[in-house]
Amino acid sequence: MLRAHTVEQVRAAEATLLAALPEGALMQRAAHGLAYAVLDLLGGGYGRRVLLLVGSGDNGGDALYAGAVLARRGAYVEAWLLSDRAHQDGVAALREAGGRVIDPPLVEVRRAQRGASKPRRDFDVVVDGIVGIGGRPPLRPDAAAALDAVAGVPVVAVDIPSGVDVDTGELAGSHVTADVTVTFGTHKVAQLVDPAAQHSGVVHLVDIGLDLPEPALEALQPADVAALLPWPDPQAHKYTRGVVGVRAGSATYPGAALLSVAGADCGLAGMVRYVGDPAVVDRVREAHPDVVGDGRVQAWVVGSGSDSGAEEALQAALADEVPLVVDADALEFADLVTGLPAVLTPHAGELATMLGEDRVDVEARPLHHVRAAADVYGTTVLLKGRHSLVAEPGRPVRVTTTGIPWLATAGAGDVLGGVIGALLAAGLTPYDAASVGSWLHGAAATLASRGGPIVATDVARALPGVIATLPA
Ligand SMILES: NC(=O)C1=CN([C@@H]2O[C@H](COP(=O)(O)OP(=O)(O)OC[C@H]3O[C@@H](n4cnc5c(N)ncnc54)[C@H](OP(=O)(O)O)[C@@H]3O)[C@@H](O)[C@H]2O)[C@@H](O)CC1
Ligand SMILES: Nc1ncnc2c1ncn2[C@@H]1O[C@H](COP(=O)(O)OP(=O)(O)O)[C@@H](O)[C@H]1O
Ligand SMILES: [K+]
Repeated sequence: MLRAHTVEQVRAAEATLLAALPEGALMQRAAHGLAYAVLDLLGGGYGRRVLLLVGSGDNGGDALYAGAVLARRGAYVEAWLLSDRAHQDGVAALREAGGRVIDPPLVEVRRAQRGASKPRRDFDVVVDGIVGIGGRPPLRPDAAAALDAVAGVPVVAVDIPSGVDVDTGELAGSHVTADVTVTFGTHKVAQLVDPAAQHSGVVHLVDIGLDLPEPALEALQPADVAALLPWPDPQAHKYTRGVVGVRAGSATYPGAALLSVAGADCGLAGMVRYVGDPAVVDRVREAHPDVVGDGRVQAWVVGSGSDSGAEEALQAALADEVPLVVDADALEFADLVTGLPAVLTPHAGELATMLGEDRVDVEARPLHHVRAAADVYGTTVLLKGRHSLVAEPGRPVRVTTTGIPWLATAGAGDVLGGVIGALLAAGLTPYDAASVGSWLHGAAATLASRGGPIVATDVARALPGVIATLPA
């Protein structure tokens, strides 16, 4: 499991460790991890040109000590101190290793001489040590101006891209966009949650020995998915594996029925039932001969393309008192499932309507809003997007890191609802079904795409292939 903790949790764990270690040991661990990540990116140290942007806190200290390691490896290292209170021992260590602290910074002087809006690539890499977990967004104007001066140079962020809100992933003005983020002890929320996650680049975790509590956020990895997946046991028959029912689609939107069923029929449940408009039933049976009609189920999927029949479909499903996936048109009636075992699957626009918020605000603060929705409805909420979020009261939010932009295609959400329904029917909790389903759905998109475009049916077809690649 990949885990992310809050600043408060990191600070508490750090305090315990600091008390047990010699002074400076923790920063040395961080700085060496950072230096080796930079060496890895640059393919070595000798002859490379490194600019450190150094703020007033320990984040700048990490950058300075890493700069000293790089200077000893033969790199030209220059520090741009953005505060007159930069880490003094770090500055001394950099100087001793042959690094330079220049005021005003050379890069600024050259830029002024050229009068150019496009700075020359004087450096191979910028190390962003402006602020770490002690920063408050947005970046101050002097820090923002320093970033402008080095625009175009690859950036390695120290711990966090400076200027993003560490615990929420929200943006509030000027911030760093990193190519690589080297983080310490644990992941931070902003590295996984959008919009900030889009500015973290590749995230490299350096273990510094922190002992941490239950995280604020977690991301399933292939081994976690494999452990949660309902592998059929040798004595299984179709009913022991669970039956999923789909009440989706309508005469107006028959495709939604086909796609929901395609997701549900990925093989994770023992049987799929479909209930709907008779003309749609015929089309579903033609495409999926294994799908049967109404009867007992262990979970229902309701709402994709249900149109004006959504409330009736939801009421009918509720009568069976089994876990539900509530999607699309049925989300309007989500208050009917308050406190029940269910997965609500809105995208940002649908969640905005449910909460009476603005879509733009939901996109700017997805973590805040998905948590709010889970509290309001007292159940599991999956907010779909680039990095989908699964929230349930009292549990870490799970973030999906599989998937590709090609997955933003009509009907992909219908397939997802079906997959989650199959997992519910197989006995997973709503929380696990939503997060495992979302992970598989993203991975199936990647597998189907091979770099090119896909449509929703491709995602459904690729699901068994993804499952086959999971570690046993
Ligand atoms: N925790 C751990 O386990 C370990 C932590 N380590 C490292 O320590 C880092 C945390 O260091 P930290 O606490 O000194 O805070 P940090 O983020 O460097 O600076 C905060 C200072 O910046 C300023 N400032 C604030 N907002 C600003 C803005 N918008 N724009 C510009 N400046 C702004 C403000 O100071 P001011 O200028 O207002 O006096 C504030 O006090 C952590 O991220 C990691 O890298 C590792 O070494 C070892 C293990
Ligand atoms: N930029 C993106 N990158 C990766 N996945 C995305 C992106 N945008 C949307 N998705 C995924 O695509 C699916 C779209 O679902 P949805 O919005 O319900 O569409 P539809 O209603 O057409 O089925 C969701 O699973 C969502 O997480
Ligand atoms: K930083």
